[in-house]
Amino acid sequence: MDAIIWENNHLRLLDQTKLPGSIEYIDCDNYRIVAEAIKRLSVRGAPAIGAAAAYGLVVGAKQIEATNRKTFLEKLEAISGELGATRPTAVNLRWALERMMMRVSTAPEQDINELLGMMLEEAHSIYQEDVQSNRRMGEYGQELLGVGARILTHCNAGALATAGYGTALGVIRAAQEKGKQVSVFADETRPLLQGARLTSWEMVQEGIPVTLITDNMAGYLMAQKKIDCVIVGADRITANGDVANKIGTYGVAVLAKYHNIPFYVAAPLSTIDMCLSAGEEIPIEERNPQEVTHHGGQPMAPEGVQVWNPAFDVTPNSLVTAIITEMGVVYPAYVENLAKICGKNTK
Ligand SMILES: CSC[C@@H](O)[C@@H](O)C(=O)COP(=O)(O)O
Repeated sequence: MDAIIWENNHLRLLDQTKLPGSIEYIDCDNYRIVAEAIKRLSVRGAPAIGAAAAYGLVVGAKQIEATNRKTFLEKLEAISGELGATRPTAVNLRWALERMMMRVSTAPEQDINELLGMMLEEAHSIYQEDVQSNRRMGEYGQELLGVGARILTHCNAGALATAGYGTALGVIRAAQEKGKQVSVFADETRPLLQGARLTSWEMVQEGIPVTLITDNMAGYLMAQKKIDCVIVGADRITANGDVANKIGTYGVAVLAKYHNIPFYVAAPLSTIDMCLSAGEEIPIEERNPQEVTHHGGQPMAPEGVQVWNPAFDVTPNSLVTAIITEMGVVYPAYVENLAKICGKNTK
């Protein structure tokens, strides 16, 4: 199931808030619809947000009324700013928008139609390269998994969270394609249930054995020796290997360390932010309290209760066994080893 579709010069985004109940696409003929879809998590997952924003910028560019290149670029910069402000933690959003703006602003062409064509080409490249990166991550990552491996994952780092195939779930898919007969435990991932709604849905579709658990069951599951490794995705990885990912990931990493279970992070280079040296510098998105107090429109907590709802947490590098990228598997020491694969000035 494609989360992002560009066809007939038109952008459609799968509304992931409706899954698994129904499959509905959002028609995006205005960049503000794309911005809203990112904000409300209709499209979500770091690489998918990046690719959707790249196409969103193309949609916005088509809306611009400008007769010269200078005005066009000024208006485009403002649209990029709006799209970029939708979610603060996943660095792929900024990465994709900066790449799009760089391509168009450094091109010598004066004709706006030519610039539009160039932008669409770049958005397609971002999309296609992400699928290829996920495939390569899958190849490298599956080597870490033995036959019959039982894998715990958190949130959704699958095809839905990317341009296709997935990061953490891509590794699992690749192992399955090699005939390794792996199985998955999916944390439900409160409050928005990406694990229950999306990961278990993707695995069921794929025919990969999956068992859904609530988040508070992971420790007992590990104590029962039913998990061989943990694999999660990432929203941003800093130069020292600290990992921001869906809230609850840090707790899973601590549990894995205690139980001597490898904790792997699968993420493309577009998720690695070499501008930040450590996890405490990552902006962590705080979301609407209603996501915690309500479910399916029904209250689950007393009215007026105080709520804290950070969407992500940071797992320190000391808990990360390895980071699986499209360039290979990176082990500690992360400062040196990430710099080697990213170069100092990736972003
Ligand atoms: C390949 S996606 C990795 C992460 O982006 C994923 O686990 C996650 O945290 C997504 O959060 P979300 O808030 O659903 O966008």
